[in-house]
Amino acid sequence: MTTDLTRAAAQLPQLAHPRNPGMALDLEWVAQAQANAPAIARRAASLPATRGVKKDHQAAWLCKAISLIDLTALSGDDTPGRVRRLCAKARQPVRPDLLAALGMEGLTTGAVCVYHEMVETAVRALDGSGIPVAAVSTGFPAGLSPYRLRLAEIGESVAAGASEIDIVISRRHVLTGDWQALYDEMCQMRQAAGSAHVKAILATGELGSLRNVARASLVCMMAGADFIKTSTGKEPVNATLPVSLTMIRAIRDYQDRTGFRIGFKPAGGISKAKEALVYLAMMKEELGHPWLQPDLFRFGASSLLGDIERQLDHHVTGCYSAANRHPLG
Ligand SMILES: O=C[C@H](O)COP(=O)(O)O
Repeated sequence: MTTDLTRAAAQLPQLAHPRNPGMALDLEWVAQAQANAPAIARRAASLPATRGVKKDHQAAWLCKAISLIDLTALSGDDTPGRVRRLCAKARQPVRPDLLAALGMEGLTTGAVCVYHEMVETAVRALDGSGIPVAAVSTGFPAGLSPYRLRLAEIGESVAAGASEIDIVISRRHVLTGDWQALYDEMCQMRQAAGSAHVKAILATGELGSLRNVARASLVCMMAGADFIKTSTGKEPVNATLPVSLTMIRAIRDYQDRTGFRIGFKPAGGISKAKEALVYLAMMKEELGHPWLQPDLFRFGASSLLGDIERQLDHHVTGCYSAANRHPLG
């Protein structure tokens, strides 16, 4: 990557863009959507090998990655205390002396992502920081609770202070090709969220094929999704590069035809700094600079921050610290 890209990486401002209003379901467009799996696999395989950045450039890109993390706690044993510690980490993601050495004081994560029950605790803990709270909703992770309860859950999370709602789609609508049902569900979920932004979790590891991923991505965008997200983190296979390429090419297609920009959130299993760098290079090359800002790109990750902090520690001090010195992220 060039110095020019590294300068872009160090910038933190959010870009404003009009919210996706959605459109009528276009079944012809959905039917045309394909995914050339061998070509996607070749492109995915070429990304890690060719996109290395080193030294200061790498540190700048890693700071950029931190600003794009939805710092996540989604465990059955989450407690208010753990969520408060997570929020403290979101406010101060890296040791102050390291941030000072990097000239990155004030850096925070993109958001904190929790279950509904923890929204109020997170909102209180982040008060004044400007860091949004995202709630996973609609019967996360399977999305199989009664439909009216799933819609009500969105409203409850918004009322509790969540400004972003990560909904799970009904995988069966994709697996049975019932695009109308998926579209209607997504429209109603978007409506239930009101002004809160909606990330549609496709749970791609359960959709059977990349073609289904491409089609489900399009339908969710047509129905007004603000972001499309790969996974809950609970499927057997979560974020992968081929699935991500399929989704971001659907995003490009949607922008070409409608003019609206949709965000992308790979989530689940992204835990290493070097993986984050590959994702950022992919976003830059496939969609361009606007998708390196938190309004259009997030990592859904519970342990990525710890590895990034460790790499930054090494960059500044020359020594690797033990992973257990970077808990909660
Ligand atoms: O949405 C976020 C994911 O659940 C996080 O998954 P992870 O714990 O594998 O990083």
